Parts: sequence; C-alpha cells; structure tokens
Amino acid sequence: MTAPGVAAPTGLERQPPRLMLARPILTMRGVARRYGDVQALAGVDVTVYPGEVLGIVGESGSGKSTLLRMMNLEDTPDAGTYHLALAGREPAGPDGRNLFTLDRFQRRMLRAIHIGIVYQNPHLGLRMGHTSSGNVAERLLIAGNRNFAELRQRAREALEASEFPVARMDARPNTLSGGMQQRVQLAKAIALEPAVLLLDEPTTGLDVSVQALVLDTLKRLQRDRAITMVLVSHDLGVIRTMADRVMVMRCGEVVEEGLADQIFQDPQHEYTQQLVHAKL
Ligand SMILES: Nc1ncnc2c1ncn2[C@@H]1O[C@H](COP(=O)(O)OP(=O)(O)OP(=O)(O)O)[C@@H](O)[C@H]1O
Repeated sequence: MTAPGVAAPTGLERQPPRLMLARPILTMRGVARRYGDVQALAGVDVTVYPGEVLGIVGESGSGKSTLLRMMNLEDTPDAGTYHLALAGREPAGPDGRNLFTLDRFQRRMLRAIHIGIVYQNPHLGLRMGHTSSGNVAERLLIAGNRNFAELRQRAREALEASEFPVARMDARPNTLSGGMQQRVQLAKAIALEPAVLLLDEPTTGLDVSVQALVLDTLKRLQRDRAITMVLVSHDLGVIRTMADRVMVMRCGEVVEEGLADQIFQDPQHEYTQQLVHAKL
C-alpha cells in the first residue's frame, strides 16, 4: 500500500539509468561553428548511449539548438566529427564515416531514415497543408514503402503510439491544437524507429497541463521502446523529468556533464549551481 502523502506509482517514474554499458550510439567530437562574430559552438564533445535520454540545458544563446541542428545534419560545422552506430540497421549507414563529410543526398537519406526530430515550432516539422496521416506516411515513403494500405496502417500505428486521437488522422495539422501538432511531429519522427530521436524544446509554448501529457507520452515511448533521445530545453523541470544524463551548455561550451541526479543534487560548476538554485 502506498504511504499517505506519497503518490501512487504511475509506471512512468524515471527508471534507473540504463547507461554506459553498451557502445555509444552517437559520438561527436570537437564540433565548432561560428556565425559572423558569434562562436555558437566552441569545440563540443557529445556521447549518447543506446536507450538513454540525454538532456541539454543552458540559457538562451548557449548553442543548444545549433548543436541539435548539427546532430540532424541540417548545418555543417567549421570543425568536428560525428558518428552514429548504425550497425545492423537497414539500409546500412555509411560505415565508420564522419557524417559531416556526407554529400547533401546522403545526409538527406540518413536524416530521413535514421534520425527523428521534433521541433518546438511545428511549422518546421510538418506540412500544414497535408493531412496528419499524410505527414507521417511521407516519412515511410522515403524509406521505399509504396503500398497505400500499408502506409496508412503504419502511419496510424505511429500516431497511436504518439497518443494522437486517430479519429483525427485525416485532419490537417493547422486545424489541430498545439499538443496534437507535437504528437503528429512525434509520430513522424518515430515512424521509422530512428537510431536517435532529437527533441528541440518539444513542449515549450504548450499549456502546462498539455505539456505534462506530452511528456508522459515521451516517457512511455522511451520506456516501452527504449528510444535513444536527445532533449534540448531551457526548462530544468522538463530536463529533470526526462533525462538520465544532463549536459550543461554556456556560450557554446559544455561546462558540466553528469548523471541527472548528480547535476540536480550536487552541481559542481558555478553556472550549473546558479541554474539549479534559480529553479528551486
Ligand atoms: N543561422 C544563424 N545565423 C547567425 N547566428 C546564429 C545562427 N544560428 C544561431 N546563431 C547564434 O548562435 C548562438 C547560439 O544560438 P542557439 O540558437 O544555438 O542557442 P540556444 O541555446 O538554442 O538558444 P535558445 O534557447 O534561445 O534557442 C546565438 O548567439 C545565436 O544568435
């Protein structure tokens, strides 16, 4: 029986970290990017292990979104390397190559098949004039699936997994609520079971109650499918709810990195201490 005052388990509590036993799935080294006078990234290293949620936190302008864009191969850095472990996945990824050296077509294919992304702004991730199911199916089409009934069924399954109300799967995203739009983005992102799911402020701008529901969906997906996630947020509450490990960024650099519990309970860097104490 649950003790008085203690919330009954929902099954979505954070599990003990499933970390660092396996080979990393994502490795970046020395990633640097300058825009004019701004050094957006100043030689950043990132390691992500299979099945974990890496949270990236930092103040506005610290380089979080730039780093995520690099992971999604949307931008090319001035320096650095990027590897994804895609062994055993079909179609096979470029073996051992620095992904930053791929040409535009190769990048597009890799991104379409092996990397999922949910943007804060759904206009970046969805075609507002297409149906929600069509948005998800488009992703499956890229992977070579041409059977209409099958495409529709798989799109439906991805929408269901994202806890989207499938009765509305033929509605256009611009007729849906913000929370539903994020669920369509999520369905599109997970439809092909990506090696890594990138989340750029996925719940920022949603009502608090909707935010909590979308985070619950993400946690459920993470628990049931062990999806590897990289979550960028300026909201420490979101990071604390979701992340196994946390990377703290400031002015294009990683100032601290560690297990989420350690970062929140015993932050070492002065900047992290300020962030954590400002939140408490
Ligand atoms: N395409 C671009 N052109 C010029 N400057 C850019 C570009 N992208 C990012 N920057 C600059 O790089 C720095 C890092 O930006 P970035 O968006 O990565 O930060 P962030 O931590 O994600 O901030 P926010 O939480 O406000 O989104 C900022 O100073 C930003 O103005």
